[in-house]
Parts: sequence; structure tokens; C-alpha cells
Amino acid sequence: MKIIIGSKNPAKVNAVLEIFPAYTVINMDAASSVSAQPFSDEETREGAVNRALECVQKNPNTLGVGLEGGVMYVEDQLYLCNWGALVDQERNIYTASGARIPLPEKINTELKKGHELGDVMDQFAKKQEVRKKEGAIGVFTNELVTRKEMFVHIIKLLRGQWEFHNRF
Ligand SMILES: O=P(O)(O)OP(=O)(O)OP(=O)(O)OC[C@H]1O[C@@H](n2cnc3c(O)ncnc32)[C@H](O)[C@@H]1O
Repeated sequence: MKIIIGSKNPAKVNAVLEIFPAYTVINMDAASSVSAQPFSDEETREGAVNRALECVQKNPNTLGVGLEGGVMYVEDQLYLCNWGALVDQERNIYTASGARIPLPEKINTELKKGHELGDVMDQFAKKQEVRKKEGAIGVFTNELVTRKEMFVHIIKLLRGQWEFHNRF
């Protein structure tokens, strides 16, 4: 069976490859149809679902996966949040979120100005394309948990729910 992942970001594609080794994994650009920088769990989750649905709509008889990064507030503290969605051939939608960590006030200030986290992280870490590599979670955990690892966990949560559903 084929799995279509609605992103070309290697941190996302490699996570799907790791958890679905027996499947043919194809990547394509899919629209999140939410803001470039989602600012809540609801919006980030919606972006992941929209991407997964587009993958399946454009490729019938496959599994679609959408992964979306965003931020959200708990009281006044900004946190990193990530969501994933898997859509099967019957259009059942499975969702899961990833580990979240607080982001420094400096990052909050830049995001409030309208900048995207990907660009802010590159400036902060003095690196290029952090979002495709260790990610914000990697930078702020001293690379003990990378963005790919965080997505691996989300994909496991999605695959596990889908397999459980298909047992009965
Ligand atoms: O190519 P796509 O799949 O769009 O991947 P992306 O990383 O650019 O985009 P996301 O939709 O996952 O994330 C939305 C925005 O938040 C940024 N972002 C989210 N999580 C991040 C992380 O861990 N590190 C750096 N940037 C992150 C990202 O770069 C975007 O600007």
C-alpha cells in the first residue's frame, strides 16, 4: 500500500519512512489551508487534517498523512505544538499531537511581530533551515529530542490507532 505524506520537509518524510518501512512513501505538497504560522492547537490540528485529506483526495486507495507545526499559549506562556493526522481509504481520520515545550520570551516577541517560527529559529540558532533539521524542539532540548524524533512519536500514535481500529 502507498502512503502519501503532504510535505517535502525531510524531518516529516523521514519520520513516516521510519514507522512505515514496508510501505511505499510518496511526498507531495499539500495545503494546510490555515495560517503560515498556526497559533493554537485547533488551528495546527486543522492544518494537519487538511493536508492528510488532500493527499487521499488526490490519490484514492492510499493512506494520507499530514503533519503540521505550530505554537499555542498555556496562560501567557508560548509553547511549541505539533499535530499529525492520518486519513484512510474509508476517510476515517486519526489525529495525535506531539511533545510540547515552552519557547523563550524572545521567540514570542518575534512571532507577535508576524514572523514565522522557521525564520525566527534560523536567526536565533544562527543556522539555516532548522525546521528541516533538528527543529525548535532540537535546539531547545540540546538535541536530545529532534523534530524528526518528535514526528516519529506522532506517526506511531497515528499508526497505532489505525491498526487498533482495523483489529475489530
Ligand atoms: O514544508 P512544510 O511541511 O510546510 O514544513 P514547515 O516546517 O515549513 O511548516 P509547518 O507547517 O510544519 O510549520 C509552520 C511554521 O512553523 C515553523 N515551525 C514549526 N515547528 C518548527 C520547529 O520545530 N522548528 C522550526 N520551525 C518550526 C515552520 O517553519 C513554519 O514557519
